Amino acid sequence: MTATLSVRGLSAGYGGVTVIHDVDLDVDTDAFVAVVGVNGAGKTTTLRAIMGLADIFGGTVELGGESLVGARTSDRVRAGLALCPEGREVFPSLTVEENLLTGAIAGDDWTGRADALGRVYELLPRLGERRSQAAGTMSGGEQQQLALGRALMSGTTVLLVDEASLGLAPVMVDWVFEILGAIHASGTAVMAVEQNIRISAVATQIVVLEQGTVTDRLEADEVGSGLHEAAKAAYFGTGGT
Ligand SMILES: Nc1ncnc2c1ncn2[C@@H]1O[C@H](COP(=O)(O)OP(=O)(O)OP(=O)(O)O)[C@@H](O)[C@H]1O
Repeated sequence: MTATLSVRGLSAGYGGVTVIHDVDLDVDTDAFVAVVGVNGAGKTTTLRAIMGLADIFGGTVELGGESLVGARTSDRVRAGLALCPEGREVFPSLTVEENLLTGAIAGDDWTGRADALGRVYELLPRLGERRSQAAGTMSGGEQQQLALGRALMSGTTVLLVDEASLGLAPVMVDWVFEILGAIHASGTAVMAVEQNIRISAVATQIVVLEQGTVTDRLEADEVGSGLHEAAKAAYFGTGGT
């Protein structure tokens, strides 16, 4: 299977400080890769580095065989990457539809924007029902769905998701993970960083990140008890005991 997003030897951080070291990651066109790790493992920094939002100290990022080294974040979005950030960052006083439109590519004509809205509403019908509601009046789970929809407005081929489960009640976590599964099933490759092990229900591959380094990888057919060992290791640094 072709790796649509290919990361090799990526080292990145902030200022002069390296946070992630020599990270290799592949996201195939039909993959849902979950990157699991504890607080501070470097999950957010990995996503930010792929988007060109952290300082890059070495390594390469390719999308569809094209190098993104040195590319601006806006060009990475045009190429097909999009980031759904930690904490959702919706605009509370704007409506659902206005929030979604902020995710469209600047300069796209109205037809392009309307098409993108139509695709998002088809995939995430709750957003269509609430299109005129102020985003700040929605539940946390609904706001997470909105943040995901906004990230899909730019013709996204690989969706990067930062801790979609953060701050949600367990029932909402499962709902949001089901939405991620639906996005993946619709043909968008997904790479989601998570602390919540329940992402295993929808992911096809698990990558464990510890102290800025990839320490384990599991394919979907190894998921099950193997996943839980890896997840435990990521949580507790115990090697799965
Ligand atoms: N803007 C920044 N400037 C300096 N250091 C940062 C910055 N953002 C993160 N760091 C540091 O980088 C390290 C990794 O942080 P990162 O947010 O990537 O981890 P994480 O795995 O996403 O953690 P969390 O689950 O808490 O979000 C931490 O030591 C953090 O303090």
